[in-house]
Amino acid sequence: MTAGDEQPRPPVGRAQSTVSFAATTINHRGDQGNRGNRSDNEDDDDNHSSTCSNDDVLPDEEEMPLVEASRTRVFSVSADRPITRIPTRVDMKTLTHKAKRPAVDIEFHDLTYAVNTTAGQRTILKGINGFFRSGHLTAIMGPSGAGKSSLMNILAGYVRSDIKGQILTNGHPRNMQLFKKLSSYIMQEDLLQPRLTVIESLSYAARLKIGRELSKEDKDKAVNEVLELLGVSVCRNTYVEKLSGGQRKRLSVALELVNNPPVIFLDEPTTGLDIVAIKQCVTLLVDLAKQGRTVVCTIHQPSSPLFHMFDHVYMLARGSCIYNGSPKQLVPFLAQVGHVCKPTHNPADFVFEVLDNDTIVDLTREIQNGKVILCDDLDEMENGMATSKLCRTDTLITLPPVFDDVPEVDQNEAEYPSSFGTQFSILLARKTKQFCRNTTGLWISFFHHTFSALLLGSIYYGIGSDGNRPFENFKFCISVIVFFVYTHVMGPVLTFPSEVKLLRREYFNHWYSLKSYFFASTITSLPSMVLFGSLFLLIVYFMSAQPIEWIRFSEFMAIGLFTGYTSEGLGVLIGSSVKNSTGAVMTPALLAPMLALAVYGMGYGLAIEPIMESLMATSFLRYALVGVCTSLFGNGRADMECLKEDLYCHYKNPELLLRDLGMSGRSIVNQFVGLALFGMCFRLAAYYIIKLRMMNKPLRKIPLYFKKFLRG
Ligand SMILES: Nc1ncnc2c1ncn2[C@@H]1O[C@H](COP(=O)(O)OP(=O)(O)OP(=O)(O)O)[C@@H](O)[C@H]1O
Repeated sequence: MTAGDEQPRPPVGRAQSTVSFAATTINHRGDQGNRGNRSDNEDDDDNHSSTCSNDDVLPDEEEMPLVEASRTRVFSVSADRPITRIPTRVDMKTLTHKAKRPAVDIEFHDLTYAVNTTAGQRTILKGINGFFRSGHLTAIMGPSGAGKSSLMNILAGYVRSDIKGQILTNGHPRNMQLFKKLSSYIMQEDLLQPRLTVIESLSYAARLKIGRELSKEDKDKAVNEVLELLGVSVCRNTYVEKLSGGQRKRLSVALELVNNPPVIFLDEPTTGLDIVAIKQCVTLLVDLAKQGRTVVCTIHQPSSPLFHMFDHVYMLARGSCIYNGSPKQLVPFLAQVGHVCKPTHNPADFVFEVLDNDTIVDLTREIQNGKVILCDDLDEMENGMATSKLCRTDTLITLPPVFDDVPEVDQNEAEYPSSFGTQFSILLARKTKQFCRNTTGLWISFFHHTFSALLLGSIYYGIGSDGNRPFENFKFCISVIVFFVYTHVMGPVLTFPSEVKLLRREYFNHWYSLKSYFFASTITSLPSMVLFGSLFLLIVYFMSAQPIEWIRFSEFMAIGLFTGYTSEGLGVLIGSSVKNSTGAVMTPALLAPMLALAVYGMGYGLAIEPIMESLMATSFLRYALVGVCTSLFGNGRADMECLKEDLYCHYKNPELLLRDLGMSGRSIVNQFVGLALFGMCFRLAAYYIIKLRMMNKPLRKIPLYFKKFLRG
């Protein structure tokens, strides 16, 4: 059975639930109480959220009952009443203008993840169990290679194949489509739009992620609240590329927080941050969890004070669970299996120091591979003596399904928060703004086109009407094509791989559809391509003294621009498939044979073999070259001038030149159609490759997917 076809757990007996749950309720309150006290005492001045008094932001009237509800209902035995939104604590700055979301508990049973490697099958997670509760900050810890990221990826839905076991949300089998709407995954790398300011980034995120659920005014208010909550309002007008590491991390969290997700996953959020920024980051996560969210992060060996900030610690070693419970219970638990941690020692370090094969087996057995949760006992804690208390996950309360309170909606409508048209227009505006702000890139493009045009114009100056120089004319046509191909293919090859990473974060977090992204990205580059491309073509056309005929000039321009568009499609295809270092090598290697095929038959056009004709048709450069040559020499062009009268002027008749190039009688419309088809195919292929990558499907299996597609 895979995680996709998870079966509901057998119903838990109510009497059993009630008895065991009483302990959990007390414990939960104890946790909250402790955390509340700790925040009050420990938080720094720069801790923007926890230090705020009750008066800072009060929840709106409508929310007051829910605040109460959070104290009594999150773990109440009454599973009948649905939790309709994330409960809000009143002792911290909070979100008042937010989308309504339910609280979500996540549990997993006998979770196994095995992958095929060259050395055979490898089991990365070995039948682990766990329960990550709303209102708690959970840290997944473990030595390198223990399986932390794998577990996080599986729980977030990023990895969905090769999994066995059950993943439940609020006690019910996880519905992936709905879960994606309720969860956000903040990846280790802060992938942000560099040329937007902080406020712009958040506004675009709010418009994409909230949709029509809130009015524009409420979205603006929500954005401002998130800015305040995360302490990034001081840099609201700073460009993202200028932010510090800590600010970037907070912005990454802020972007995912605008639509108030009840579940937040963070992969190593403290990596690369200094000690102050780490403290701020974890404090922020504590605060987010306090508001009722389920916050799960992976972390590498935190300091002792930091370790104790977590509500729940889940430790892995070699794919098995070795600890599952509160930080305070770790030391007594280790002592129970014969490892006594001195009071001066950081328990988070100690546990990994004592890990050997036998210890891993002992700890896994004691914690029953995660079936047991060690909680702090409130009464004992109040006397200053923590003792371990075993709470089994199979006795925990089953909360209502997460979507009980959501009205039935059309599945297509429900797919994304905003419609295709809205997504497209927002993405187009966002891309265009960033594109226009890249002034260095625009100037470079302007100089590149102008300088290349002047150079080409000088080399082929005045050759356009000279019948004595047919091969110069042909070389001119090749130069124009080569210019357009390399100019437009290399940009996406080098930039698209990093764009795909960024897209992965936003697409996975359900901001928009791939289609709207693709349309917007295709259209954004068009204006500059047309503007600079036309400038280039205008200069070379007149400097090389091509015929002053409006139709020829238009066809020449159009073929040049179409070549640019198709080449860009090829660049996008390569950029979406491989890394930019691979693309930089692969692109010229691909273009060289295409160019060879495009010019094949030069001088013996009438004798081109049929097999070669077919091969030449597979090179889009052939269509481009035939198009340019036909626009300049075809369509009944009059005889050219023969300036050197002493030479035999064989190619005075342009039709003869076309004949010897193998291009006689070609329709220019066909060349446009050929180029357009190649352009579309490149882009479609790029779209499907990106889609496979977004779904984490390996590209090496493309032939298999293709076979499946053909079989229908
Ligand atoms: N798709 C895969 N194919 C093969 N091996 C994999 C795959 N995914 C993960 N692994 C292996 O599984 C082990 C656990 O990986 P994972 O990234 O989950 O560990 P981790 O605890 O997050 O490590 P780190 O702290 O170093 O990031 C590693 O040895 C990794 O090489």
